[in-house]
Amino acid sequence: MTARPLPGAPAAEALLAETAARAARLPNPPHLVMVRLGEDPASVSYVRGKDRKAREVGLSSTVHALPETTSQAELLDLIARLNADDAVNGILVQLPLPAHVSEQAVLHAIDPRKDVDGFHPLNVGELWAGRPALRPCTPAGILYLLDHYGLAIAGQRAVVVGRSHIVGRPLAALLLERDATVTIAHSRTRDLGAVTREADLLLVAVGRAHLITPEMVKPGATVIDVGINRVPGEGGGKAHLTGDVHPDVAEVAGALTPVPGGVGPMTIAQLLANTASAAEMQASRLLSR
Ligand SMILES: Nc1nc(=O)c2c([nH]1)NC[C@@H]1CN(c3ccc(C(=O)N[C@@H](CCC(=O)O)C(=O)O)cc3)C=[N+]21
Repeated sequence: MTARPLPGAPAAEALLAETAARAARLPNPPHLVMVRLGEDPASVSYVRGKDRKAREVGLSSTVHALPETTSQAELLDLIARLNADDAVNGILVQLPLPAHVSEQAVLHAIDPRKDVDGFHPLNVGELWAGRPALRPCTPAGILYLLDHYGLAIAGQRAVVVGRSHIVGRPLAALLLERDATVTIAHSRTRDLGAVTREADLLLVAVGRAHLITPEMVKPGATVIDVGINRVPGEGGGKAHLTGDVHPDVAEVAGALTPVPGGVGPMTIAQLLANTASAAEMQASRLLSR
């Protein structure tokens, strides 16, 4: 048996097309502003990818590429100006930040209505309360992908491996909202394999290459691999990306997302969908004030 592949591109294209249609209905194109500090190659490449896709779907996009040495006060000052600017609908500060800047201070400073990452504590609280709010991009993109491929969520036993604030925890909240029976496993879980083998829907966001091996997976399960691990090329060869799920899991799983080309494209598409949502909410608020 070999698992049904779940490529991100077709699902991302569908979400991008919906987003383009929503953007075209607004009086102005939704405007996303991204801020990054320093020149970490992965951050440079992710922000460039998001900027390019934003333009493709008819959004406006502005990138502030600031020096690594930018102080926290300067960054907070920029955020305050973006918060106050009605021509800015969405704000994303690329993570990770340099050690001299508090992630927490930055995430608290972003206007929750412009928080297209869904990382502000107000949006985190609304998510866990089951109320509408801007939702974190990777988790929301994963739910879109599952729906796109007609995979059931309600009533399923879902096991999320990983408890990060950007993926594991919000993913568990979204699955719960969709009536899955949710378990969160993590580095301290005893007999991880026994827990993951219970899953109809196994979602792995740990950041350890090939952590999940075939004997840890229930035959026929749907497996979502959120890992993006850079593996150095052998003998100085080219580095490549690999997931948290061992490739042999394809022999056991019913369906499996590839890495790259699985969850990554969904994250970007959902970011742009969130920017459209933020712009829609702000447009209706401006009308009523
Ligand atoms: N404020 C903030 N928001 C984020 O959403 C955020 C962030 N900071 N910091 C870093 C992580 C990571 N992230 C990815 C987005 C797309 C791909 C993606 O498109 N990946 C491609 C491959 C990309 C490659 O070749 O490196 C794929 O999986 O097919 C990956 C990772 C967003 N993040």
